[in-house]
Amino acid sequence: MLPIIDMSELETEAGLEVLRDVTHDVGFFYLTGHGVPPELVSDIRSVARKFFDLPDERKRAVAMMESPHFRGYNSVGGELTNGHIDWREQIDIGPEREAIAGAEGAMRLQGPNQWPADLPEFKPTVMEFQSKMFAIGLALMRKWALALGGDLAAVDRAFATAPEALLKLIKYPPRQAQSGDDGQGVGAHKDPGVLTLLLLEPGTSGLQVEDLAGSWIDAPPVEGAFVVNIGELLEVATGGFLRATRHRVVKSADFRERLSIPYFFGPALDMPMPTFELSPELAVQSRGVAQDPANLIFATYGENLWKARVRAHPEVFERWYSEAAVRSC
Ligand SMILES: O=C(O)CCC(=O)C(=O)O
Ligand SMILES: [Fe+2]
Repeated sequence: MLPIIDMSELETEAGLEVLRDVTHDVGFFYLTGHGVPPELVSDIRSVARKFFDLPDERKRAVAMMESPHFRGYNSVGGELTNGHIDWREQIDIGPEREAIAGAEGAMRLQGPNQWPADLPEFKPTVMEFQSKMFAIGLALMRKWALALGGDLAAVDRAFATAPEALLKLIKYPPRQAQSGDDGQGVGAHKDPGVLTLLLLEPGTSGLQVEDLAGSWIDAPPVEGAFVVNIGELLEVATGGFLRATRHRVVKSADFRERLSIPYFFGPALDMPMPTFELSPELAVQSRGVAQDPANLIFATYGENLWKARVRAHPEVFERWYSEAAVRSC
């Protein structure tokens, strides 16, 4: 069982030490006492369900393929992890901003969302949820700054201007072996951002987290809690002291439908992550940043996010940014 931390515990030195140790060892925990009203949690689930219940053509009207900013809907088969299909459908929503004319590289991720028509409660509910998630993300970052001797002001500066977080509403349909569903809900991966807040649905299963020994442990939903995990950039920012842990969603043979809502918290796209100067005592416990030639980690949040977006949605990249696409505009 992953540890549970209540936000109120982080008011004390002892609580900060727990946060530090848990995210050094496991990289995952359940957060309670976060202050998100239960009504908002039920509203976001309800708009997600309403969206997924729309007829296919209405969902396809906001397909990610139509967005040069990698925003919008993907039906099952529209996303790859480790080169294999993730058997889930989802809509990706970022901050609502104007696109940057002539943007290069990661700055192309900034732009408007695609909002489903005729679901008037969708946009305001999503935006309210995003702003709550942002506040929790920033509050946690400040707690890590306190727990690790980082610079609070630098953390505040990094997230003050144009932070580019990503919210996903995800539905994992029941497993259907005849359609080729091999049980990969989402393949094993580390999140490319800073930290992730994940809302699971009570009574469902599938999330697994890799422990230090390389075994997969189940992370079932805990009533009223968000799952929190470290992303690659927070591992980099702490010289590997905090751990970006691999995780995956596996559908068992009797898996039933499951809704999940991850929020990937991050700074501005062109912002290098502030680094945390660890005390010598903590620095010796650092494992260094995991090096994987198949998964390079970039210094700015935007570059790292861009890598992950292009890898997960190669057709969107092809359509908007391949040489052929660029030549034709
Ligand atoms: O759906 C889940 O439980 C996890 C999703 C996830 O890890 C991701 O989308 O990065
Ligand atoms: Fe993830």
